[in-house]
Amino acid sequence: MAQYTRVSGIVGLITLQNPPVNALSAAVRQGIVDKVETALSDPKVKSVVICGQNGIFCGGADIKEFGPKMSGPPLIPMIHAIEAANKPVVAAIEGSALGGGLELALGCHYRIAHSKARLGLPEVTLGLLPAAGGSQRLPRLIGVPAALDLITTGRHVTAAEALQLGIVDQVTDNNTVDAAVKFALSVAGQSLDARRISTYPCPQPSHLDALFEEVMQKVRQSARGAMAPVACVQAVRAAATLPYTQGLEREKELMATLFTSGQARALQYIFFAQRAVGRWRMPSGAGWDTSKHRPVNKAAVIGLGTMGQGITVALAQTGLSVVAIETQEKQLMKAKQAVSSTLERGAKRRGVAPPLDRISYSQNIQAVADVDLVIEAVFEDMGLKMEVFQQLSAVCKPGTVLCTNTSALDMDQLASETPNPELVVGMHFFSPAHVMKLLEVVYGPRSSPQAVATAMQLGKKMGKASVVVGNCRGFVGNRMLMPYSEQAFFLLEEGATPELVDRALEEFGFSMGLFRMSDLAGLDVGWRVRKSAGLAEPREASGQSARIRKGYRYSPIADLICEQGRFGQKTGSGWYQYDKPGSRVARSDPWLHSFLEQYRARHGLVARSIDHQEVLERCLYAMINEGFRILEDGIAAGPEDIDVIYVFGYGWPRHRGGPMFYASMVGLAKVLERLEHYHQAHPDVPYLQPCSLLKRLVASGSPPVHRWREVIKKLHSQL
Ligand SMILES: CCCCCCC/C=C/C(=O)SCCNC(=O)CCNC(=O)[C@H](O)C(C)(C)COP(=O)(O)OP(=O)(O)OC[C@H]1O[C@@H](n2cnc3c(N)ncnc32)[C@H](O)[C@@H]1OP(=O)(O)O
Repeated sequence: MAQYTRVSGIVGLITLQNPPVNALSAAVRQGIVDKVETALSDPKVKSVVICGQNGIFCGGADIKEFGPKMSGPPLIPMIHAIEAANKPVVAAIEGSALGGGLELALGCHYRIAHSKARLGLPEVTLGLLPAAGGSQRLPRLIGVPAALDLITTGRHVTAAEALQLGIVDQVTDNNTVDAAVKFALSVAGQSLDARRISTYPCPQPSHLDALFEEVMQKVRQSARGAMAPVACVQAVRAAATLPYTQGLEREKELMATLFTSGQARALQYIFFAQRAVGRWRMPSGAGWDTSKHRPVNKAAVIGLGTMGQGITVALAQTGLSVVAIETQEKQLMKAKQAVSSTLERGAKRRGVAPPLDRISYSQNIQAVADVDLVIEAVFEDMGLKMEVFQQLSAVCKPGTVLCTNTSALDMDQLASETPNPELVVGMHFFSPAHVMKLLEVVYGPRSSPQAVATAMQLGKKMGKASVVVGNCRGFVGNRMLMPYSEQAFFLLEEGATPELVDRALEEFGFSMGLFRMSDLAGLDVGWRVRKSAGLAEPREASGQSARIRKGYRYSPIADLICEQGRFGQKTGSGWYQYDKPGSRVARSDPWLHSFLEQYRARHGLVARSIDHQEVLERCLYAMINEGFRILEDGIAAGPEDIDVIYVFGYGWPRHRGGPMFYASMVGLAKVLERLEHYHQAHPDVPYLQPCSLLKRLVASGSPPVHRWREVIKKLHSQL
């Protein structure tokens, strides 16, 4: 909807009204069309201002209304009518002007922004392009290179940058609508010939072809199979090479392909999934709407290894006071230096002062006495962690939330050793903790909703995609990694190479294949976990028995690689070889290939040819199957939680929407059929045995992903 009033006698003020972000729903578009007509036909009105209610101009087209049948007036003619108006139209931009919202503003003759406003064309992040004329108007207004940057990345710019780029005409610190009305009064009656952006010639950069070639190459490389960034470049190229109306036709064609693509659906699903996981709920029924968080102004980090350092940086960058504890003096000094230089580099990039004085370092755990929350990040050893938690319980003020960053240990066992288990939760960060967006907030049976709410609120403040999960081995992310990597090891036994597996996964869109990722993370991490689970014990190196553990098929390949001291990048070799320890360029390793041949010969295995499809089906479907088990067990509340975890923490290609969404796109019946097929071929691999939730979903007609929760709820109520 849109409201219309007349202000200062001669200015028609149109206010978009669609909380919370004034998205351009059918009703809002109809409102704009009607009110613009009212303003233009009123002889008393000499100029018009368009603004949004509640401090936000417009969050763009209403994504919830996207679908095959869309009603209401279309955006393009609506914006053209505004641009063609014979009275000046001024956009008063507060809060955000994004996507269709900015495109609407670009159709206005002038744009006034509040200094805190953010502007952008983020359609690419939703698998689309600015198809309400934005891809044609923006390059005409600010030039091709700047428009390419904004449109292909979808990044939001501040009002100051928008002014510098020429997107807005004025920035104000005061009331934006008042400033826009004043401006509208000052331009009433003036010629608008030079204010209609669609009539501008597109500035022609030198070496146009070379520029587009270079940008296209860069975009294709980073898009990892995503279509929208490529279409965005093509649309801007149309703006640079075709008259406006033809460019608009091209924009429409490109949009038509994107709009109905599975990629756009996946990206829009992830947009809403990211918001849905914030509405967390525990099995008790307590959740985001019933649990009040405790304020956290001062936090402590215990243990300053790589994780502890990253967490310290992330907390300080969020504006908290941090007490950083490390008992080893040498490590403390090393960590202090590393944290300071990371903070300095980050501050330099953002043009602000490094928040070094927010951190106090100590070797003494007594220094945490007055903090509101502690994050323990010591070595993964249950005895050591229990000792730390006991000390914390004695030192901390009452009510301090105690978090563990463990990735592999049972946080409930840890909680049971503290006098106040309700204050204990897991905060599972991903390395490097100041960079990675994912945070798993882990609750145990005794964690209080308030402790969970506090960790979630802190995660939000830190800008993390925070997901509440139950306690089990590996939580959600690492638990699903087990079948994924197990299948990859089996594929090596059967004839694949790390290069083949990685190529299949990278072509699928993963930022890194499993083996390259494992070299980066360090092979010793998984080795330690397998050893503690009693799997990676030294065995007779040949014969069937070496490949069976606890009665099931097991591949000791990764353990044998570790026994050679090959821990990945840090040691200069792992699944690949590197020029030197710490080097990042993975090269194919003849040693590894001959090791695999000898291994197969020793175990009587005959290598066969394996194609990309088998790699994807076995690795991904085994992982998805485990995802269904996680839902069945109630460890994750819904498929959205799993998908957010995989997109933000494990390099899953965003344009494929996460593993559970991907399964729904492939078709649950097909996933089930392929799992049954592989399980028949490998009956000694439990991860390939289709789980009952998957079977149940298929039996109930494979409902769309947003309806799985109903089936899960029914399943839980029957248990
Ligand atoms: C062929 C016909 C189509 C032609 C299309 C022409 C081309 C135009 C395309 C577009 O405009 S696509 C949309 C582009 N806009 C965006 O990508 C912006 C998305 N929104 C945001 O980035 C943020 O929401 C915000 C505006 C910066 C506000 O952030 P904040 O943190 O304050 O709130 P959120 O929690 O993110 O959102 C609150 C609430 O609003 C819902 N929402 C936000 N934007 C939209 C939208 N564009 N459409 C529908 N709903 C939107 C969001 O989902 C939240 O609701 P819940 O999910 O929590 O219920």
